[in-house]
Amino acid sequence: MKKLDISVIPGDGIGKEVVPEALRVLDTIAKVHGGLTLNYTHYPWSSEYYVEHGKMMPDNGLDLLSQSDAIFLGAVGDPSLVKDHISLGGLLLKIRREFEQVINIRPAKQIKGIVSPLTNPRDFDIMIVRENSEGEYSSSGGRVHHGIDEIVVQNSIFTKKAVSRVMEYAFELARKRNGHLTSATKSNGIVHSMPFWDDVLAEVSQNYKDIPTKSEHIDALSAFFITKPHTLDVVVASNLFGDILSDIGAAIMGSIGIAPAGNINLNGKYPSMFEPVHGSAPDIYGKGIANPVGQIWTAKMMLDHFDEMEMGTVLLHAIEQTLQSGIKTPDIGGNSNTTEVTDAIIAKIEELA
Ligand SMILES: NC(=O)C1=CN([C@@H]2O[C@H](COP(=O)(O)OP(=O)(O)OC[C@H]3O[C@@H](n4cnc5c(N)ncnc54)[C@H](O)[C@@H]3O)[C@@H](O)[C@H]2O)C=CC1
Ligand SMILES: CC(=O)C(=O)O
Ligand SMILES: [K+]
Ligand SMILES: [Mn+2]
Repeated sequence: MKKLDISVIPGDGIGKEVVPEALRVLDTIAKVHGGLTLNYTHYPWSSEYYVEHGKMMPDNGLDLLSQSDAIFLGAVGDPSLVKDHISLGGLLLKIRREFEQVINIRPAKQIKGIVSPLTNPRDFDIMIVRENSEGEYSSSGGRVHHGIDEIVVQNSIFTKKAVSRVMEYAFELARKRNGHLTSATKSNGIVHSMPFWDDVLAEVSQNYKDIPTKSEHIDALSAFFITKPHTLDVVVASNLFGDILSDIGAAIMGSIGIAPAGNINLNGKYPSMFEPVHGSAPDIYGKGIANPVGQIWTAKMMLDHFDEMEMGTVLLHAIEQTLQSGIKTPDIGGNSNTTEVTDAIIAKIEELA
């Protein structure tokens, strides 16, 4: 019997709606698998927790999480209660950084049953590999003086170690997919860090001469995600560029509500964290119509991470067949609610397994 201890953090907004649904799906997977036990430990850390305790998680929060095999998170952020840089900084980004989850992988590919907003999407299948520990999302900087004299400095941090690491990961993935690599740059405008990024790419690519590689400026690349996504395969990007590209990737799939992601720790010292690309969606929270597919597909990524590929495949088929049967939430043109979609996916898993 394989046993996995999962820390569960629904977080804010629709995270609280889609995480319990995805756990029902995971329970079904464990049941049909027969040799897999999933133990959940639930943590209520969120913006509401902050209002009560003055912090996003307790002081020993990271210690508690470090005891699990993986973290399954919904979304963080409720700007009506706590400013976003405090809430995300004190929980989501803290975990990514402290647990050295240095890579963020975010697939964007056509799945059956969802119509892309593109007129001619072709059969795109992109994997965004985002640097997840530094870059533009750094706490280096500050604000001094007040009023008209106020000065703000926000530093981007790019280290040889992290940049070469994310590129190696992306090259390895491209090799595994028999694909090619596109690097997102902006060396025509950001004159220190991005030429450095390009230099590291050139250096690392020496070890991957079999992988076709090119570099595109982020502005043009953003357009290519819309005009010719089928020409892209693995895309390696800095923290900010990868964040933006992955929302575009989600949009061309059909909705940000279906896109999954994994924050991967490579050195085995800490657990990896799985969470969908989307945020807490305050505009639809409480209506019961959040698309659960992003969180459920994220569960598949977590199963894949633990080499439960077969179960992951069953799960993706169940998602696709459910959507193809027309059971979907309003963001992708349906009129089912969160629970109805999840129920249908669960029934499909039981049928397929
Ligand atoms: N990783 C995380 O936890 C993230 C957290 N956030 C936080 O979430 C809050 C809201 O941010 P936004 O910029 O509005 O981004 P968002 O991703 O929460 O929402 C953007 C749009 O997509 C829709 N949407 C998102 N997920 C959906 C789903 N599962 N089903 C149907 N529709 C869905 C929303 O209704 C909204 O119209 C903020 O506090 C923000 O900082 C934002 C992005 C990522
Ligand atoms: C914070 C955010 O938007 C993301 O990680 O996707
Ligand atoms: K999220
Ligand atoms: Mn984002």
